[in-house]
Amino acid sequence: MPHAPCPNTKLTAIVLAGGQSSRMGEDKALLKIQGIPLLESVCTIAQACADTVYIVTPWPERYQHLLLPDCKFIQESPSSPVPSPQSPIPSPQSPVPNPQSPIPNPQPHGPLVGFAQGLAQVQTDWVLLLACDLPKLRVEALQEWIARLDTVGDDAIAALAHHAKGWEPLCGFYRQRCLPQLLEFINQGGRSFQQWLKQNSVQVLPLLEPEMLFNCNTPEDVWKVN
Ligand SMILES: Nc1nc2c(ncn2[C@@H]2O[C@H](COP(=O)(O)OP(=O)(O)OP(=O)(O)O)[C@@H](O)[C@H]2O)c(=O)[nH]1
Ligand SMILES: [Mg+2]
Repeated sequence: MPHAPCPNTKLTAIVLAGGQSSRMGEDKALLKIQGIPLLESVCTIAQACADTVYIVTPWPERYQHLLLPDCKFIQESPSSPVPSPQSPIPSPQSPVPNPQSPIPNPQPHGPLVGFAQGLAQVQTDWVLLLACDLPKLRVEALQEWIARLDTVGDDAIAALAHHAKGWEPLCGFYRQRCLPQLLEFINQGGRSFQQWLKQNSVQVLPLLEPEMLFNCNTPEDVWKVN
C-alpha cells in the first residue's frame, strides 16, 4: 500500500543509479528483489518522503520501462564532471535519448559527482540522497529522520548515520547550500564522500535500524534478501 507523503516537508530526493555494478555482474537498479526492480522500490520510498524525486544516471533509457511515476531523470553528463556555465547539465525535463539509438556507456565519475550534478537542480533546503541498492529501506525510519531536520545545527552541511566504517553517505540528508563547497572539492580532484565529509560539520542521525542500510552489492547479498 502506498505511504502518504510527509506533510509540510519541503524535501527533494536524489536517487543515484549510475554505478558499474561490477561486483553484482548485472545492473543493480534492475535487479528484482521479491519481484520488484530495486530502483522501483527505492523510488517508491523516496516519493513517500519527498516532494520531488530525481534519478541521476548516465543511462535513463535503461529505466524507462520501470514504474517510476513522477520521478524525473537527470542525465549525468559524461564529459563534464561538474556543472559550469559553459556546460550546463540537461534540465530534468529535457527529453531522454531515443531507446533505439546506440546506448552510450560512458565511464561514470562516481557517486559524489553524480550527487553534485543532481544537487545543482534542487530547489529545496534539504535533500535526501539514496543509493539504488538499498532493499531494506523503511519509510517510517526515514520519516523519523526527516522530523529531526529542523533541529540540525546551522553549521552542519549534512545529517547522516554513522557506523564503524564512517559516515553512511548514500542514505541521508544534505543541505542544498553545500553545493559550492562540494564543487570546489570535486574541482580539486576529490571523489570520496568520506574525505569530503571529514572537512565539514555533519550531524549524527541515530541508527535505530542498522539493517536498513544493508546494500546489495554481490549475488550473495541478493540471496539474503530474496
Ligand atoms: N549517478 C551515479 N551513481 C553512481 C555512480 N557510481 C555509483 N553510483 C551509485 O552509487 C550507489 C552505490 O554504489 P556502489 O554500491 O558502490 O555500487 P556500484 O559502483 O554500482 O558497484 P561496484 O561496481 O560493484 O562497486 C549505487 O546507487 C550506484 O548506482 C556514478 O558514477 N553515477
Ligand atoms: Mg553499494
